[in-house]
Amino acid sequence: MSEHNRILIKCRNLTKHYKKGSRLVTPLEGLDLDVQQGEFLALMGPSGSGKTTLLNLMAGIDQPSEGLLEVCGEEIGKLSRSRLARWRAANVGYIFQLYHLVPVLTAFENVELPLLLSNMSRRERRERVEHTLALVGLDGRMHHFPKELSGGQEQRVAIARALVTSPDLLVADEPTGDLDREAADSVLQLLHQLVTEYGKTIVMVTHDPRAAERAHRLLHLEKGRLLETEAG
Ligand SMILES: Nc1ncnc2c1ncn2[C@@H]1O[C@H](COP(=O)(O)OP(=O)(O)OP(=O)(O)O)[C@@H](O)[C@H]1O
Repeated sequence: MSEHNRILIKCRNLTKHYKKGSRLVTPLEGLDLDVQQGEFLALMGPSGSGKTTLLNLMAGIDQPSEGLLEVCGEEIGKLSRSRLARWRAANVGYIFQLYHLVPVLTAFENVELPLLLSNMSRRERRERVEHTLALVGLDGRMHHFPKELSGGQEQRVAIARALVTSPDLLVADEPTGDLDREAADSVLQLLHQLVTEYGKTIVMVTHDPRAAERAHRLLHLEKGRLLETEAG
């Protein structure tokens, strides 16, 4: 198999249970799925269908109750919490609906944050942050605070923060959910470019059919199960 069609995410019989009082909730049940490296995958489904649960499992934020979950060559379902945290820092960037930027830090400082844990020199960090902010089209806004930026620009800073450690996988939970149409289109175009030009793999949860259209593949979840697959 060539590098081009390497499977980056492999789920087999993936199942997640939570205890809610005396009840057992099962947001994901018996899910089988392969995601190729360089794929842009959209996940849709009604509220409570398990989309965020699946995204969090793929990103190593949560761990499955049953089944196999291999991501970026590692079986992450069985890693200890500390190894999982290290794996996540090296392999995954997370993009949130509401950006989650630190308000008292500039765009530059927000993007630099994930690098502070590495042993990179200050100069290396600066070069990396400047390069990444330029890549998302924000080289002129590096020293602005989040409140001085538009929603679309804030999301670009958040995307730069997710990208700055060079992860193979980006997961995005409703990345355009809080943006107007124009800003949403521009963020989607950027995500598409990250896949086509930089070889990133993106899994995106969305309620927006126009956002889903930009993906290569659309999956529907319903009550924790996969319904159908469509070409994008
Ligand atoms: N940590 C948790 N503890 C208990 N139950 C949980 C937990 N996380 C998720 N659930 C439950 O799992 C189900 C699926 O939740 P999930 O957030 O994955 O759905 P979703 O499809 O992303 O919904 P939405 O579109 O509203 O964000 C819900 O019933 C939720 O209450």
